Amino acid sequence: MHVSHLTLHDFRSYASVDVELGPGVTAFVGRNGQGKTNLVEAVDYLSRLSSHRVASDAPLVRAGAEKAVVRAAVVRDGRTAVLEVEINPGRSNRARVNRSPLPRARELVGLVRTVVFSPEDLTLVKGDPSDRRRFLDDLLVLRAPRLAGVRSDYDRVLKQRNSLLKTIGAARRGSSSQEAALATLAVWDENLARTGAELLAARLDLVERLAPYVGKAYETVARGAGRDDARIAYRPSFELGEARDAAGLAERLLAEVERRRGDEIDRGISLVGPHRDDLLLTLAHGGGEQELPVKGYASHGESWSFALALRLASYDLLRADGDDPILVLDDVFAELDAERRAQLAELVADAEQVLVTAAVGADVPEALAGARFTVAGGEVRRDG
Ligand SMILES: Nc1ncnc2c1ncn2[C@@H]1O[C@H](COP(=O)(O)OP(=O)(O)OP(=O)(O)O)[C@@H](O)[C@H]1O
Repeated sequence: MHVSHLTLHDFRSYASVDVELGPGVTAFVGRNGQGKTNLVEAVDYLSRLSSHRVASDAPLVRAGAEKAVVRAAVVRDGRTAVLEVEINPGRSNRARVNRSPLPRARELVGLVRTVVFSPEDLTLVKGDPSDRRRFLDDLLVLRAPRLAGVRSDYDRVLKQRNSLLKTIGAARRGSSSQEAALATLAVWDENLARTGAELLAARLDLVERLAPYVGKAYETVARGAGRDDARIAYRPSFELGEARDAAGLAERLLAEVERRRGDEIDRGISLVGPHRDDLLLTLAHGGGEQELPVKGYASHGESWSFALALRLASYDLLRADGDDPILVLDDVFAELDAERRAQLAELVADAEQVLVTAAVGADVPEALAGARFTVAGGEVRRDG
């Protein structure tokens, strides 16, 4: 798939901008702070309804404006659809496809798929477990958009359950209000187990599918590495036993929640479930004899290679699903040495569409020659 036309209104620094795009490589080049990333961030937002740079929508709307609009014509298998999202911070976003409103903006997710490489990717390796959970869940939802509903149901259940746990902890022991809250808690335990198990089953399946691609991608980007050196493993917050399907996992999760009830009430938070899990990243050394976690042990270069490998693996997996996602390389070349630059360029050069941003045109490897735009002073002009 590729975006053939992008229009922004009051998105980030742009009051209004229109850009014609084609398949192949397009590079946006310009000095720092001119709005290059804002353009590719808009395409990524359409894909996931969230940004790779900020957690909330407010910064996406131009300062002083009330709402932002991102519209893109997306060509897939020769057919064009016009996707549009109106970003209304603090209120519901609205989405349209070919001018027809969707019942919920969420239904837009997955209609355009992006894989973004950016300097922020280092947080996948060095950041908190929440960064890695977000990585998994974003990929899950791109592959199976219905899981966006499961993900938001789980977040809602978790919030309600945590507030109930706090109420129970604050109530007088044995009081009628505490008894009533405990009875309600049983309902939220079931909800947590049901939605949590569905999310967990999907993550376990994803990690199993992604793992071979991570090994292969790491071998390609890291000098001298072997195919099995980079490994990923899902680390759940409780003992799964033999369970792998949603029903079996729900049973296990419910049993664990009941076992930890006292702790949860004391601390006023839910202590087990997919919100406490992590994706463990390890590197094998010395021909596989020693395996060390990447976080806290790997060098800066190894960490970068692992982050790149996670993104490349996502790209390969989405491609194996039969759909060529749009690749976004946001400011990554300045971070990489010449050899890694060339390797990355070679790996992505045959993607249907690659959008690149760079402050210095010379940083874009020759293998990625294509259309070039200069971004300056709020304008996006095609060179040549
Ligand atoms: N909501 C907003 N309203 C107005 N301006 C904004 C908003 N959000 C960001 N900007 C401006 O957009 C500019 C940053 O744009 P962008 O991140 O696209 O830069 P860039 O060209 O990619 O730069 P670099 O090469 O440094 O990464 C900054 O000047 C910032 O102040």
